[in-house]
Amino acid sequence: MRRWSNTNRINGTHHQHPPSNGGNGNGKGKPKPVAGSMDHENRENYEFGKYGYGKNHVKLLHVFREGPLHTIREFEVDTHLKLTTQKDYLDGNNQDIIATDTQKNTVYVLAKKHGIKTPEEFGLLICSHFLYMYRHVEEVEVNLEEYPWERLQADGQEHNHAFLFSPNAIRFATVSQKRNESPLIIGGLKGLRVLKTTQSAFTDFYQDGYRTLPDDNDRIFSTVVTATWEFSTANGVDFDDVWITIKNCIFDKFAGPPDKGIFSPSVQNTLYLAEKMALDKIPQISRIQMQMPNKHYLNVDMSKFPPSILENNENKEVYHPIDKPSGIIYAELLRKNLMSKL
Ligand SMILES: O=c1[nH]c(=O)c2[nH]c(=O)[nH]c2[nH]1
Repeated sequence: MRRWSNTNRINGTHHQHPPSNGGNGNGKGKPKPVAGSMDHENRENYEFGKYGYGKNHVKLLHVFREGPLHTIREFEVDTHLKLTTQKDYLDGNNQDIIATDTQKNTVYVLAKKHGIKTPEEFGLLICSHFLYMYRHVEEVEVNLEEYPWERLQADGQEHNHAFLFSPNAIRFATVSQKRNESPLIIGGLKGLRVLKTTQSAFTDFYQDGYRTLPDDNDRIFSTVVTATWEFSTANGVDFDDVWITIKNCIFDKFAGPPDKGIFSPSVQNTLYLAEKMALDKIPQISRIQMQMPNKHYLNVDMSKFPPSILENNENKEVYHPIDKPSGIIYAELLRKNLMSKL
């Protein structure tokens, strides 16, 4: 998710050449080649589209130690900055560049100084740090992906300092902030793979000469859910609780109660019901988007096997998992601005 799509007029129409020392003002090192005159000709005819730079995949484990009880969070963090000037691109002048190595160091220093409570709050901290420290930073975007560690259970008891990698779903967040604007906070979940063996049908869909798929009143339903949601506020939000609540909304509308389940007439309907439940339950999110690829499991046709091979060739046991193609169903559900209708 990148928001920097607006174009940016190239500053200055004068044909300037970088100083022969390369523009960093220290006069050291070999003289850099002067850009050819063609490099600056006609540059007012062009403007930048999306641009920015940063460090990707800064790996970080944070250990919070309260006596014998330790709590961990492990992340990969991307930091991206957009500067107010473009002289780095245009002129080869590096004076304004906060090196990607410096950005990496910043992630570690902020984690050491302030700790990490949630990915969203750590992202907010990184954004405000860069905007506060450097006047020439126009926009910051931070992507965080969390490693799914869970506290180990030993003899039914939670372990003080041992953890189990449990990749049921991957949590991620994107926090971005433009100078003088409030931050945009997106929470997310991906890789949540689920399957149910009944309580799913797909019938009565559009009939024409191109349709060959028969109605199916009882099929396998499997998907790998991706969800992203936008917060309308950060005030008083328990970001961990929101993530767990949204995961549980997906479980509720996909699986239903353990004994009877919940009927799904289509992936579309299940997806919508999960999104609606999330908006109903969490007032601090303004919109939610989900993707549910339909991971097909096709019934293997056993009808051609003679009774000498198969006494009962009606098959509800053996299915063929199909990797590709897969259906893809997605939708974003937003709160309507009811006030504007009054
Ligand atoms: O739940 C479904 N939605 C569809 O749009 C679709 N299309 C299809 O072939 N199978 C399914 N299943």
